[in-house]
Amino acid sequence: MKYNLYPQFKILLVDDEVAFLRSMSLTLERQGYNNLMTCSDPSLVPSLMEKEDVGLVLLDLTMPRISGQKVLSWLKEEYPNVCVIIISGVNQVDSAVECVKQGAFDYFVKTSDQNQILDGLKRAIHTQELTLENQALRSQILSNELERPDIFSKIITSDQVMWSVFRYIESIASTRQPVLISGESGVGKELIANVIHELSNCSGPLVSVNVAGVDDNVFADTLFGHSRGAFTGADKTRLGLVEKAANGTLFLDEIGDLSLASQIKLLRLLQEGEYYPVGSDKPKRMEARIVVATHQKLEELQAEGKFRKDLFFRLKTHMVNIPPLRERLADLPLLIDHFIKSACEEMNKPALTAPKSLSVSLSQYTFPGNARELKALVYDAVSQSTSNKLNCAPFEPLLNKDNHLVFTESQVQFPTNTQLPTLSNMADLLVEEAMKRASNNQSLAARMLGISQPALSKRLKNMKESQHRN
Ligand SMILES: Nc1ncnc2c1ncn2[C@@H]1O[C@H](COP(=O)(O)OP(=O)(O)OP(=O)(O)O)[C@@H](O)[C@H]1O
Repeated sequence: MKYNLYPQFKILLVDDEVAFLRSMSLTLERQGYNNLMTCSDPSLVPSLMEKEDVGLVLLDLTMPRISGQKVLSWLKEEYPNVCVIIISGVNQVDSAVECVKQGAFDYFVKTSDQNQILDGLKRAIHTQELTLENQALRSQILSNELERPDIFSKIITSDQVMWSVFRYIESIASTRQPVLISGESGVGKELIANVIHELSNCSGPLVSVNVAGVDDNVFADTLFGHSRGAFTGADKTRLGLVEKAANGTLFLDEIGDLSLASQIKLLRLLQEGEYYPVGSDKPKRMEARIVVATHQKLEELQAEGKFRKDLFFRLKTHMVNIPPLRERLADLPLLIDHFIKSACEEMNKPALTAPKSLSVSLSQYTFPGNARELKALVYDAVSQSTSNKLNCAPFEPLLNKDNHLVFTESQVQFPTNTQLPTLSNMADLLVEEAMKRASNNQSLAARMLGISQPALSKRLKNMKESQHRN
C-alpha cells in the first residue's frame, strides 16, 4: 500500500549534530509528519532546496564553517516563501531574535522540551498550509477552470456558485485539515465528500458513517474501536473506523446531531490527532482526514447551546455550503435529463425525453428535498412511462391545473399585528423574487409569475423608472 506523505511539502532539518537530527525525525514521524529530509552539512542546503519541494526548514544556528544565520539570509533571499524555524543554543537568544527580525518564523532553544519545538513546528506547518492554500485559491479563482474536471463529472451543475465551490475544494485538496460541508438535505453533500476524498489522492479508503442519534458510548466504540475485555461481551479487539480510514478519509454525516459528549471526543481527536480505543491506555495516531456534513445550521445550534463553539471553530476553517436546488434553477433541466438517462439505464428502458415545459413548470416548486427529491420523482416518472415520452403524472401533485405551484396558507403568512403591504409593493417584491430565482431570465420569471414576458419586461421598466424618481 502506498504510504501517504505528510505534509504536502518537505520539512528539511539542518543540523551538524546527527543525534539531534535522528531524535527530532523520530519525534516528528511519531506525530505523523513523515515528509522529512535531514542534512548535517549546511553547504548542501542549496542543492537540496533546488531538488526538493521544501516548505519548512528547521535550522540550527551553530554549525561549523557556515552559520545558521548565513543559511537563513540565503534562504530568505532565494526562497522567501519557505518557513524557517531557528534552533539556537542557550546563550544565543540575541542572535535568534535577530533571525526572527530577518524573517524566521520562530526560534527555540535546543535544550527546550521537544514538545515545545513540536508545537512550534505544528503552528508553522499549519501557517504554511494556509499560505499554500491561499495561493492555490487565488490562482483557481483567476483561472476560472478546474484542474481535474473528471473528478467532478458525477455532480451535474452549470451553477456559478457550485463551480466556485468546486474550485475551492480543489485548492484545499491536499491539506489534512477537516472539511465541513453544509447544505439542505439532498443537495449532494455526500457527492462532495466523495470528490474531496478522490482529489486528496490518498491511498486509503473513504469510510462513511452517519452519526445522527448515535449514543456517546457507541460513538466512541464505532470511531475508536475497543480492546479485548474492554467491557462485558468485548471478546475480541475491534478496529475503529478512524483506523479503517487510515491514509484515507473518514466522512461523518449529520454532525449537527452529535451529542455534546461525543462532540468533546471529536474535538480532542481533531486537536491532538490521537485517540484511545475503548479500554486501552495506549494512544493511537489518526492517519485519516476528517470530512463532516450537516443539513443543520451549526451557527444556530451553537447559539442554542447544542453545538460546541470550539468544535465549530475548528471545523469551519474549511467550510463549503451547497446551495439548495431552488437557488440554482438552471440546473433543473440538466438534472432532469441526467436522472432520466440513469433511470432508463438502470431499468433497462429505451431512451425517454421529457417535455421542455417540465423544467419551467418545476422551477416554481421549492424542492425541500432538493436533488434527491427530484431524482425520486424522475425515477417514478420513468418507471411509469410506456412510450418514448416521459409520463409526467408524478409531478402533477406539485402543480395546479395551470401548471403553477399550489400555494398553501402556511407558505404565505401575514402577521396580524402588522400593516398589510400594498398590492403594488407586493407585486414588486414578487417580481424581484422571480427574477432572482430565474437568474434574471425574463421568460422563466414570467412563467413563474403567470404573466407574459412582454408584460414582465414592461413591469421591470416601470419599477426601474420609479426607483430612479425616488
Ligand atoms: N448535482 C448533482 N448531480 C447528480 N446527482 C446529484 C446531484 N446532487 C445530488 N444528487 C443525487 O441526489 C441524491 C442525494 O445526494 P446526497 O446523498 O449526496 O445528498 P446529501 O446532501 O448528502 O443528503 P443528506 O443531507 O440527506 O445526507 C444522490 O442520489 C445523489 O447522487
